[in-house]
Amino acid sequence: MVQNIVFITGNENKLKEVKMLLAPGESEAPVFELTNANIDLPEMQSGSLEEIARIKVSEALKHLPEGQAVFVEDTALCFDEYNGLPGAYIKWFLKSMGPEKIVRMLDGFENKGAEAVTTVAYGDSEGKIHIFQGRTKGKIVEPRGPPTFGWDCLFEPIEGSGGTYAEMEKKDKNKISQRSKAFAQLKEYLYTKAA
Ligand SMILES: O=c1nc[nH]c2c1ncn2[C@H]1C[C@H](O)[C@@H](COP(=O)(O)OP(=O)(O)OP(=O)(O)O)O1
Ligand SMILES: [Mg+2]
Repeated sequence: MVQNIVFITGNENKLKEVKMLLAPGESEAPVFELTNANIDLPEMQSGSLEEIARIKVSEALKHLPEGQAVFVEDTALCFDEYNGLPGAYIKWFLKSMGPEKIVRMLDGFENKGAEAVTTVAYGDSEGKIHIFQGRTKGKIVEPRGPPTFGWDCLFEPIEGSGGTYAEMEKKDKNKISQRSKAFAQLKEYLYTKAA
């Protein structure tokens, strides 16, 4: 039976990537179908990325009929020099300062190292919560590439071929991104659970 799972997000770019990442492989029979709901969930802030995701999905479960499987994700951008900040607060930094000024935060520091982290919280049909996390290391650079998606233009992953996320094709970002690593785990979980 194909299970319906709702992804709650208001972010179109995330949705696009996640749809690609969770698509069944050529030889895989689909075990779930994905739908999207854009519910503006309160996002508790915390130093713990797991806790943020866990509370975000608990809020989501309150809006849904019992037995409905759901997931959310929260994505953080952590500067080495700032011991992990802005982290989950990156959303609010982007909103008020824009990407240019975020780069300026590291002026005067040699260490431009950063880590992108996506934390997925999946609430299963019994209301149990499962957490998956993916991390990709890189550095903060002067914005390059189209400013289409959040901080993509200022993050240059180490594993890539030297471009920022914004300069990469979606399929190439999806090979190395923190989101792809987190969702590979969710996908694996959903497929093995169904087996
Ligand atoms: O791969 C990414 N590349 C660049 N920027 C990104 C990425 N992924 C999230 N972002 C941005 C969106 C938001 O400014 C912040 C995360 O905040 P976050 O709460 O997870 O996203 P959101 O509020 O836009 O969507 P949601 O409705 O799923 O909570 O970083
Ligand atoms: Mg959000």
